[in-house]
Amino acid sequence: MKNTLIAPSVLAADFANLQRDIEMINNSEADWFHIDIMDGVFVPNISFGMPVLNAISKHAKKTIDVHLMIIDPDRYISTFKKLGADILTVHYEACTHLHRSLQAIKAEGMKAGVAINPHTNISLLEDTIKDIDLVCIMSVNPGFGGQSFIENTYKKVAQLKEIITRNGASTLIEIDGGVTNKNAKQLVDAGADVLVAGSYVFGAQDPIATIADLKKITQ
Ligand SMILES: O=C(CO)[C@@H](O)[C@H](O)COP(=O)(O)O
Ligand SMILES: [Co+2]
Repeated sequence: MKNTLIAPSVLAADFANLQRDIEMINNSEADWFHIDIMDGVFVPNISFGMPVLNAISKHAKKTIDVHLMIIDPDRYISTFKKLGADILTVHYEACTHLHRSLQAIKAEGMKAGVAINPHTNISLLEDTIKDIDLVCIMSVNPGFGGQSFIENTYKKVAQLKEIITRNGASTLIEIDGGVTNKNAKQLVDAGADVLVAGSYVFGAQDPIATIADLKKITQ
């Protein structure tokens, strides 16, 4: 049986009731907190920054998975460690020296992730795959929650799985954007290990039951 990890995206939480929504994730079958940091430059939106992550970290009792949608992320690697990040993911498209960025993240004692945009060919990760703990395949264009899932993602997951296996790497495959009960099983069958879900979880009548259902259908 596969233990697919579920990572609710806090971007879709009610920020006026953030502590309540964090406790909901703590009390659910979710495995990770997914935290989207946007700078208004790499993506056309600004989410939240350091003070909010600091507040989340004080209450979160599970792995904190930080997805940086910012240019020049090397500037903030040690800051995100101090703010409680366990996994720090940078965008392939935002890193001039990706290998150096990965080394810097690991030197801080965090797991190193690379997110990849829908238009970027997955084969570009071939030369760094053994240094990457997690690849976050964007199944929407980054910047906003609540977008529709891009169907080409299934093919990308299978291609990445093949690259990981051929290189003897232990990289996890995470899918981010438009994940629901309609595509979760097919994504896991293609090779996904972690599913991020924002609006599907927080927009549900019963988020705890929705997380449990995602967990159940992906085992
Ligand atoms: O990184 C991002 C968006 O840029 C995601 O993590 C979203 O927050 C996922 O939200 P849904 O598509 O599940 O609503
Ligand atoms: Co994200």
